[in-house]
Amino acid sequence: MSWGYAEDNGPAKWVANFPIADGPRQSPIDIVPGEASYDAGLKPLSIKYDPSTCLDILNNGHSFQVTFVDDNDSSTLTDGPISGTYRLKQFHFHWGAADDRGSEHTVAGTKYAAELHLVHWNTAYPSFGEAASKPDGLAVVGVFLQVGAENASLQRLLDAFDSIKTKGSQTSFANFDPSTMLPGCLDYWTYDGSLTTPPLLESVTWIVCKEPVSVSPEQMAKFRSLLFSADGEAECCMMDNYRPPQPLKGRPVRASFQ
Ligand SMILES: COc1ccc(/C(C)=C/C(=O)O)cc1
Ligand SMILES: [Zn+2]
Repeated sequence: MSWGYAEDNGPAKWVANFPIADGPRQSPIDIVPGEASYDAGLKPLSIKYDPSTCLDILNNGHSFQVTFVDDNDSSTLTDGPISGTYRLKQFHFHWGAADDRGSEHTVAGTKYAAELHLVHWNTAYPSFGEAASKPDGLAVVGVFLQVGAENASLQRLLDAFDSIKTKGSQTSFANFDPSTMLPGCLDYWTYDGSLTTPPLLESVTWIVCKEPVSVSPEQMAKFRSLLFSADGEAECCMMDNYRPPQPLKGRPVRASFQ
């Protein structure tokens, strides 16, 4: 039985095959703004994406993911809390079965309807796979989605869903600029954490944007029309594919803003 988000293979069960699930720097966390410390030394994020590096969109059975060509520095994240250059590898989302839940990080207990993760890897290492096992190997930018107005930038992703309805389906996806999904203000919280799905590697510098972006209820319904299940299997709607907050274990959370 492989891992998932159901009663019998969900987040509470992952520790059996991935003991790091109980490790010292697990993600996500509940971010408590009043307990975050403003760090004037934190730089603004520098995010430069080249839409021509966009490759394909796929349903991996846990989420849908858009993958990028990462053999050069066309799409990068620099500055912010990190040093060096991190290349965009992929982005994906987590969302709920209803609009009152779905994000992985929470803010003083507040759950958003969904959360976007833009996954980058440190070019100090030869590849994404190598970087994924290093304590400073990955940097993930998290953006909350709050139900409200329709988000035009997301619509192109949603329009591709008919081609990636079932687990393992994939289709080419070109010329998409992920920066169109970022909030206007790039104030952020940052802390040392992990992947939020198995293998739960403790290699992520998390950069969580304070400002959410909007998503309409109809667009959220479209997210939930994807399937966890493969073609020919009993249909299981892809929803509630989020890990709940994990113990902070003494980690500092810094804010780039006052
Ligand atoms: C080395 O295999 C990996 C599998 C998944 C991931 C990610 C990027 C997980 C997540 O988004 O939580 C990384 C590496
Ligand atoms: Zn994620």
